[in-house]
Amino acid sequence: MRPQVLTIAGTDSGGGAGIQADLKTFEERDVFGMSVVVAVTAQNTKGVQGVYPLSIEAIEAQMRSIADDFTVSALKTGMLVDAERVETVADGIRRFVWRPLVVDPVMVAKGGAHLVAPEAIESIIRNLLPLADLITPNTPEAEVLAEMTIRSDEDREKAAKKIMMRGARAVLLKGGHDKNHPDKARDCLATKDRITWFTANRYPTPHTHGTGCTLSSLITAELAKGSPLEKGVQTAKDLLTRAIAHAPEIGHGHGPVSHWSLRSDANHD
Ligand SMILES: Nc1ncnc2c1ncn2[C@@H]1O[C@H](COP(=O)(O)OP(=O)(O)OP(=O)(O)O)[C@@H](O)[C@H]1O
Ligand SMILES: Cc1ncc(CO)c(N)n1
Repeated sequence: MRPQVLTIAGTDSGGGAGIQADLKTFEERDVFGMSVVVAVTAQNTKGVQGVYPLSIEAIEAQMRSIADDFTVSALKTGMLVDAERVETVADGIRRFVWRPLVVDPVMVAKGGAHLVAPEAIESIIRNLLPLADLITPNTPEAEVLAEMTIRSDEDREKAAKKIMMRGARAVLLKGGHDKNHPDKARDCLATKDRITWFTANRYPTPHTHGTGCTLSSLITAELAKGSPLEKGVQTAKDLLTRAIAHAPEIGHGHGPVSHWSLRSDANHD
Protein backbone atom coordinates (compact mmCIF):
# COMPACT_ATOMS: atom_id res chain seq x y z
CA MET A 1 0.00 0.00 0.00
CA ARG A 2 1.17 3.53 -0.73
CA PRO A 3 2.37 5.31 2.44
CA GLN A 4 -0.15 7.84 3.75
CA VAL A 5 1.41 10.95 5.23
CA LEU A 6 -0.12 13.77 7.27
CA THR A 7 0.76 17.44 7.74
CA ILE A 8 -0.78 19.45 10.59
CA ALA A 9 0.03 23.10 9.88
CA GLY A 10 -1.04 26.43 8.44
CA THR A 11 -1.81 27.16 4.79
CA ASP A 12 0.08 29.60 2.55
CA SER A 13 -2.13 31.24 -0.07
CA GLY A 14 1.08 31.93 -2.02
CA GLY A 15 1.63 28.18 -2.43
CA GLY A 16 5.33 28.06 -1.50
CA ALA A 17 5.28 27.26 2.24
CA GLY A 18 2.96 25.67 4.81
CA ILE A 19 0.48 22.97 3.87
CA GLN A 20 0.70 23.78 0.16
CA ALA A 21 4.46 23.13 0.15
CA ASP A 22 3.98 19.99 2.24
CA LEU A 23 1.37 18.47 -0.09
CA LYS A 24 3.38 19.34 -3.22
CA THR A 25 6.40 17.67 -1.62
CA PHE A 26 4.47 14.54 -0.62
CA GLU A 27 3.07 14.24 -4.15
CA GLU A 28 6.51 14.49 -5.78
CA ARG A 29 7.91 11.88 -3.38
CA ASP A 30 5.19 9.31 -4.17
CA VAL A 31 3.40 9.29 -0.83
CA PHE A 32 -0.28 10.09 -0.32
CA GLY A 33 -0.61 13.49 1.36
CA MET A 34 -3.31 14.47 3.87
CA SER A 35 -3.71 17.65 5.90
CA VAL A 36 -5.16 19.10 9.08
CA VAL A 37 -5.46 22.88 8.65
CA VAL A 38 -4.74 24.73 11.91
CA ALA A 39 -4.84 28.24 10.42
CA VAL A 40 -5.28 29.92 7.06
CA THR A 41 -2.73 32.60 6.21
CA ALA A 42 -3.09 35.37 3.66
CA GLN A 43 0.49 35.26 2.41
CA ASN A 44 2.61 35.73 -0.68
CA THR A 45 6.32 35.94 -1.52
CA LYS A 46 6.40 39.50 -0.10
CA GLY A 47 5.14 38.64 3.40
CA VAL A 48 2.26 37.55 5.62
CA GLN A 49 -0.81 39.78 5.35
CA GLY A 50 -3.09 37.89 7.76
CA VAL A 51 -3.42 34.83 10.03
CA TYR A 52 -6.87 33.26 10.55
CA PRO A 53 -6.85 30.38 13.07
CA LEU A 54 -9.42 27.61 12.72
CA SER A 55 -11.58 26.72 15.72
CA ILE A 56 -10.45 23.97 18.10
CA GLU A 57 -13.56 22.05 17.02
CA ALA A 58 -12.54 22.23 13.35
CA ILE A 59 -9.01 21.03 14.14
CA GLU A 60 -10.26 18.11 16.26
CA ALA A 61 -12.82 17.13 13.62
CA GLN A 62 -10.15 16.97 10.90
CA MET A 63 -7.94 14.76 13.07
CA ARG A 64 -10.88 12.43 13.86
CA SER A 65 -11.78 12.12 10.17
CA ILE A 66 -8.24 11.08 9.34
CA ALA A 67 -7.98 8.63 12.25
CA ASP A 68 -11.31 7.10 11.25
CA ASP A 69 -10.23 6.15 7.73
CA PHE A 70 -6.48 6.22 7.11
CA THR A 71 -3.27 4.62 8.31
CA VAL A 72 -0.80 7.41 9.02
CA SER A 73 2.69 6.17 8.11
CA ALA A 74 4.42 9.37 9.27
CA LEU A 75 3.41 12.95 10.07
CA LYS A 76 4.76 16.45 10.55
CA THR A 77 3.60 19.56 12.31
CA GLY A 78 4.27 23.14 11.20
CA MET A 79 2.67 26.46 12.17
CA LEU A 80 0.41 25.76 15.17
CA VAL A 81 -0.52 29.38 16.08
CA ASP A 82 -0.97 29.35 19.87
CA ALA A 83 -0.75 27.28 23.06
CA GLU A 84 -4.34 26.03 22.87
CA ARG A 85 -3.88 24.75 19.33
CA VAL A 86 -0.51 23.17 20.15
CA GLU A 87 -2.24 21.27 22.99
CA THR A 88 -5.13 20.20 20.77
CA VAL A 89 -2.75 18.88 18.12
CA ALA A 90 -0.52 17.12 20.68
CA ASP A 91 -3.58 15.50 22.30
CA GLY A 92 -4.73 14.16 18.93
CA ILE A 93 -1.30 12.80 18.01
CA ARG A 94 -1.10 11.02 21.38
CA ARG A 95 -4.66 9.70 21.24
CA PHE A 96 -4.41 8.34 17.70
CA VAL A 97 -0.84 7.06 18.29
CA TRP A 98 0.45 8.68 15.10
CA ARG A 99 4.18 8.34 14.47
CA PRO A 100 6.94 8.85 13.47
CA LEU A 101 6.49 12.57 14.13
CA VAL A 102 8.61 15.37 12.65
CA VAL A 103 8.06 18.71 14.41
CA ASP A 104 8.97 21.86 12.47
CA PRO A 105 8.76 24.42 15.31
CA VAL A 106 7.67 27.29 13.06
CA MET A 107 7.85 30.61 14.90
CA VAL A 108 8.68 33.45 12.48
CA ALA A 109 8.27 33.71 8.68
CA LYS A 110 11.18 34.73 6.41
CA GLY A 111 9.99 38.35 6.30
CA GLY A 112 9.90 38.57 10.13
CA ALA A 113 6.13 38.05 10.68
CA HIS A 114 5.36 36.15 13.88
CA LEU A 115 3.46 32.97 13.01
CA VAL A 116 2.89 31.75 16.56
CA ALA A 117 2.08 33.49 19.85
CA PRO A 118 4.99 33.66 22.34
CA GLU A 119 3.21 31.41 24.88
CA ALA A 120 2.90 28.72 22.17
CA ILE A 121 6.62 28.10 22.47
CA GLU A 122 6.32 26.94 26.09
CA SER A 123 3.48 24.67 24.98
CA ILE A 124 5.56 23.22 22.11
CA ILE A 125 8.31 22.38 24.61
CA ARG A 126 5.91 20.84 27.11
CA ASN A 127 3.48 19.02 24.81
CA LEU A 128 5.09 18.38 21.45
CA LEU A 129 8.82 17.89 22.11
CA PRO A 130 8.29 14.65 24.06
CA LEU A 131 6.34 13.22 21.09
CA ALA A 132 8.88 14.27 18.46
CA ASP A 133 11.02 11.67 16.71
CA LEU A 134 12.72 14.64 15.09
CA ILE A 135 12.49 18.41 15.61
CA THR A 136 13.86 20.73 12.89
CA PRO A 137 14.52 24.24 14.29
CA ASN A 138 16.28 26.95 12.30
CA THR A 139 18.92 28.95 14.19
CA PRO A 140 16.62 31.54 15.85
CA GLU A 141 14.15 28.79 16.82
CA ALA A 142 16.98 26.67 18.28
CA GLU A 143 18.16 29.67 20.32
CA VAL A 144 14.69 29.95 21.85
CA LEU A 145 14.28 26.19 22.45
CA ALA A 146 17.79 25.75 23.92
CA GLU A 147 17.75 29.11 25.73
CA MET A 148 21.21 30.04 24.49
CA THR A 149 22.90 32.20 21.87
CA ILE A 150 24.30 30.35 18.86
CA ARG A 151 27.48 31.72 17.26
CA SER A 152 29.75 28.77 16.41
CA ASP A 153 29.58 25.14 15.26
CA GLU A 154 30.23 24.11 18.86
CA ASP A 155 27.22 26.20 19.94
CA ARG A 156 25.11 24.42 17.31
CA GLU A 157 26.06 20.98 18.61
CA LYS A 158 25.47 22.10 22.19
CA ALA A 159 22.06 23.62 21.39
CA ALA A 160 20.98 20.49 19.49
CA LYS A 161 21.94 18.31 22.46
CA LYS A 162 20.14 20.65 24.88
CA ILE A 163 16.94 20.45 22.82
CA MET A 164 17.25 16.66 22.81
CA MET A 165 17.52 16.73 26.59
CA ARG A 166 14.19 18.57 26.68
CA GLY A 167 12.49 15.50 25.20
CA ALA A 168 12.92 15.22 21.41
CA ARG A 169 14.46 11.95 20.19
CA ALA A 170 16.56 13.75 17.56
CA VAL A 171 17.24 17.35 16.51
CA LEU A 172 18.13 18.72 13.07
CA LEU A 173 19.45 22.25 13.61
CA LYS A 174 19.22 23.96 10.21
CA GLY A 175 21.92 26.33 9.09
CA GLY A 176 20.09 28.53 6.59
CA HIS A 177 20.79 31.52 8.87
CA ASP A 178 24.44 30.57 9.61
CA LYS A 179 26.63 33.53 8.66
CA ASN A 180 29.92 31.74 9.45
CA HIS A 181 29.88 29.65 6.28
CA PRO A 182 28.82 31.93 3.38
CA ASP A 183 29.31 29.24 0.70
CA LYS A 184 27.78 26.29 2.53
CA ALA A 185 24.37 25.41 3.93
CA ARG A 186 25.18 23.16 6.88
CA ASP A 187 22.71 21.37 9.12
CA CYS A 188 23.58 19.56 12.35
CA LEU A 189 21.74 16.33 13.30
CA ALA A 190 21.92 15.17 16.90
CA THR A 191 20.67 11.70 17.83
CA LYS A 192 21.26 9.75 21.01
CA ASP A 193 24.23 8.00 19.32
CA ARG A 194 26.03 10.77 17.46
CA ILE A 195 26.24 14.20 15.84
CA THR A 196 26.23 14.27 12.02
CA TRP A 197 26.75 17.35 9.83
CA PHE A 198 25.01 17.61 6.44
CA THR A 199 26.72 20.07 4.13
CA ALA A 200 25.56 21.38 0.75
CA ASN A 201 26.41 24.33 -1.47
CA ARG A 202 24.69 27.57 -0.52
CA TYR A 203 23.02 29.27 -3.47
CA PRO A 204 23.07 33.08 -3.51
CA THR A 205 19.35 33.30 -4.16
CA PRO A 206 16.52 35.22 -2.45
CA HIS A 207 14.16 32.38 -3.41
CA THR A 208 14.13 30.32 -0.23
CA HIS A 209 10.50 30.75 0.85
CA GLY A 210 9.31 27.45 2.31
CA THR A 211 12.69 25.70 2.48
CA GLY A 212 12.08 24.63 6.08
CA CYS A 213 8.57 23.30 5.35
CA THR A 214 9.81 21.46 2.27
CA LEU A 215 12.77 19.91 4.12
CA SER A 216 10.65 18.60 7.00
CA SER A 217 8.08 17.22 4.51
CA LEU A 218 10.83 15.48 2.56
CA ILE A 219 12.13 13.84 5.74
CA THR A 220 8.58 12.83 6.74
CA ALA A 221 8.04 11.22 3.31
CA GLU A 222 11.31 9.27 3.59
CA LEU A 223 10.44 8.06 7.11
CA ALA A 224 7.01 6.96 5.83
CA LYS A 225 8.76 4.86 3.19
CA GLY A 226 10.78 3.15 5.94
CA SER A 227 14.06 5.00 5.64
CA PRO A 228 16.30 5.22 8.73
CA LEU A 229 16.60 8.79 10.05
CA GLU A 230 20.12 9.69 8.91
CA LYS A 231 19.56 8.31 5.42
CA GLY A 232 16.21 10.14 5.22
CA VAL A 233 17.82 13.43 6.22
CA GLN A 234 20.59 13.00 3.62
CA THR A 235 18.06 12.28 0.85
CA ALA A 236 15.94 15.25 1.95
CA LYS A 237 18.94 17.60 2.07
CA ASP A 238 20.11 16.55 -1.42
CA LEU A 239 16.64 17.02 -2.89
CA LEU A 240 16.05 20.37 -1.17
CA THR A 241 19.38 21.71 -2.41
CA ARG A 242 18.37 20.79 -5.96
CA ALA A 243 14.99 22.47 -5.48
CA ILE A 244 16.71 25.69 -4.29
CA ALA A 245 19.16 25.56 -7.22
CA HIS A 246 16.23 25.36 -9.65
CA ALA A 247 13.92 27.83 -7.91
CA PRO A 248 11.47 29.29 -10.43
CA GLU A 249 11.18 33.07 -10.55
CA ILE A 250 7.65 33.32 -9.13
CA GLY A 251 6.23 36.34 -7.30
CA HIS A 252 7.93 39.64 -6.50
CA GLY A 253 9.66 38.81 -3.19
CA HIS A 254 11.24 35.68 -1.68
CA GLY A 255 10.01 33.14 -4.21
CA PRO A 256 9.33 29.43 -3.67
CA VAL A 257 11.70 26.54 -4.41
CA SER A 258 11.08 24.18 -7.31
CA HIS A 259 8.94 21.35 -6.00
CA TRP A 260 9.11 19.80 -9.49
CA SER A 261 12.83 19.21 -8.87
CA LEU A 262 11.96 16.79 -6.09
CA ARG A 263 10.81 14.12 -8.55
CA SER A 264 13.26 11.26 -8.89
CA ASP A 265 13.11 11.63 -12.70
CA ALA A 266 13.11 15.46 -12.61
CA ASN A 267 14.12 17.05 -15.89
CA HIS A 268 16.01 20.32 -15.50
CA ASP A 269 16.39 21.27 -19.15
N1 LIG B 1 20.68 29.75 0.01
C1 LIG B 1 20.63 28.45 0.34
N2 LIG B 1 21.27 27.51 -0.44
C2 LIG B 1 21.22 26.20 -0.10
N3 LIG B 1 20.59 25.71 0.98
C3 LIG B 1 19.94 26.58 1.78
C4 LIG B 1 19.91 27.98 1.52
N4 LIG B 1 19.18 28.60 2.50
C5 LIG B 1 18.74 27.62 3.33
N5 LIG B 1 19.21 26.40 2.91
C6 LIG B 1 18.91 25.11 3.53
O1 LIG B 1 17.49 25.02 3.56
C7 LIG B 1 17.04 24.32 4.73
C8 LIG B 1 16.12 25.21 5.53
O2 LIG B 1 16.91 26.09 6.26
P1 LIG B 1 16.49 27.41 7.00
O3 LIG B 1 17.42 27.54 8.16
O4 LIG B 1 16.45 28.53 6.01
O5 LIG B 1 15.01 27.02 7.47
P2 LIG B 1 13.76 27.91 7.81
O6 LIG B 1 14.23 29.26 8.28
O7 LIG B 1 12.93 27.12 8.74
O8 LIG B 1 13.03 28.06 6.42
P3 LIG B 1 11.55 28.73 6.11
O9 LIG B 1 11.13 29.52 7.32
O10 LIG B 1 11.72 29.55 4.89
O11 LIG B 1 10.62 27.59 5.82
C9 LIG B 1 18.33 23.90 5.45
O12 LIG B 1 18.68 22.60 5.02
C10 LIG B 1 19.34 24.94 4.98
O13 LIG B 1 20.67 24.48 5.13
C1 LIG C 1 1.83 28.73 6.84
C2 LIG C 1 3.28 28.87 6.96
N1 LIG C 1 3.97 27.94 7.64
C3 LIG C 1 5.31 28.04 7.76
C4 LIG C 1 5.99 29.10 7.21
C5 LIG C 1 7.49 29.23 7.40
O1 LIG C 1 8.17 29.22 6.23
C6 LIG C 1 5.24 30.07 6.49
N2 LIG C 1 5.85 31.14 5.91
N3 LIG C 1 3.90 29.92 6.39
